[in-house]
Amino acid sequence: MPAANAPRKFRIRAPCSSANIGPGFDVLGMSLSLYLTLDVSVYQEDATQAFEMTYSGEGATEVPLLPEQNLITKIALYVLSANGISQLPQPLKIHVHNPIPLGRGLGSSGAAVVAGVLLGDALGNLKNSYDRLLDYCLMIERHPDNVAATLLGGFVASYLRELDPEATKGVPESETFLDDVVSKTYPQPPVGIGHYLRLNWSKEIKAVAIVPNFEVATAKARAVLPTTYSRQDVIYNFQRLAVLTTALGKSPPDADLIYNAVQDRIHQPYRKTLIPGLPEILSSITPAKFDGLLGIFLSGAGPTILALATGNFDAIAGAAQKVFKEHGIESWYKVLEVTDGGSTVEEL
Ligand SMILES: Nc1ncnc2c1ncn2[C@@H]1O[C@H](COP(=O)(O)OP(=O)(O)O)[C@@H](O)[C@H]1O
Ligand SMILES: N[C@@H](CCOP(=O)(O)O)C(=O)O
Repeated sequence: MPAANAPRKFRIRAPCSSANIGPGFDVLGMSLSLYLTLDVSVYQEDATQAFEMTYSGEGATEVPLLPEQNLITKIALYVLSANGISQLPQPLKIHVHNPIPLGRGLGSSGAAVVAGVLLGDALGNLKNSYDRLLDYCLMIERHPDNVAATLLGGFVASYLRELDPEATKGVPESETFLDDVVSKTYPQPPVGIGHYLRLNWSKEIKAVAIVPNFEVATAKARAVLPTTYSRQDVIYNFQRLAVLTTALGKSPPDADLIYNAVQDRIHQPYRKTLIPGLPEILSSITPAKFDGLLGIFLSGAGPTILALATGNFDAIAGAAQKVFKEHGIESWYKVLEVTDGGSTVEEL
């Protein structure tokens, strides 16, 4: 039994994600086995500092650690404010460990958003359902693919409900939503914004993430996309997307079906301007040349490349790294699993 004055301690884990999976722009996402972790201690009394945040891993030199500046605590403050609580409980200590590289297309911001929403929920003892937590996440990151996969876990398809303009009156744009969070009072988010379905994932399929040493901010990679598309291109993606949602759950996986189903005309062709080597990587690494390869595409908004494969991981990753190197870009790679579960809060 913990002593009467023992701090409440809990741990939040949020997996990274890869969104789009080829043709599923803003629709598909999967959670991958690299976890943002928050170790949280809420003290009853006698802590030397009212608030202390420490941070290790990716972003350690750049991420701000003040509660009104840090993305995770800003989001927790938003969730608390929407529930009538104006500040973080004090004294409070948070250690963040982040192995997810920032701005690389592996959903570091989605993981931070989910972790922040779970932090606010846990600190306020709000006990929201996961469906309701998703509503909070979607007020901040308004494409559902990353946050749905990170929160719920697995291979997830999602869409946003068209919102009644009345229900969103006075709700700021996502970019400005968290500005001045400490001095604002937020309304509760509309109920049921995000809708999702967890799809089957064939366990023998692994995800090889090849991560180049440069960042592409998601906002910048969205800004290069056109505002309208031809009927031909939309149909091209719909056809592949429909097949892909089931093809990735079939065992044994059909390489020819999957390779063709991950082709895309909605986002990758436009993002090649931001990612040197992308066209060569996508066209030269094929199942005909690499046994075990099922599909290869941009992870999220890039610049990470994701290869789905049942084996031959080092050779596949090496071929992509070689192309990056020819463009003067160093890279690293990691073989990841699609996780069964999503984000968790564990009382310690
Ligand atoms: N653990 C974190 N703590 C604080 N901020 C974070 C964290 N992870 C990501 N971010 C913020 O999100 C930005 C990256 O988001 P984004 O451009 O969407 O790329 P990604 O593909 O990694 O999600 C970072 O530059 C940083 O501002
Ligand atoms: N559908 C979004 C996904 C962005 O993912 P991220 O991991 O790059 O933040 C997009 O393609 O813009």
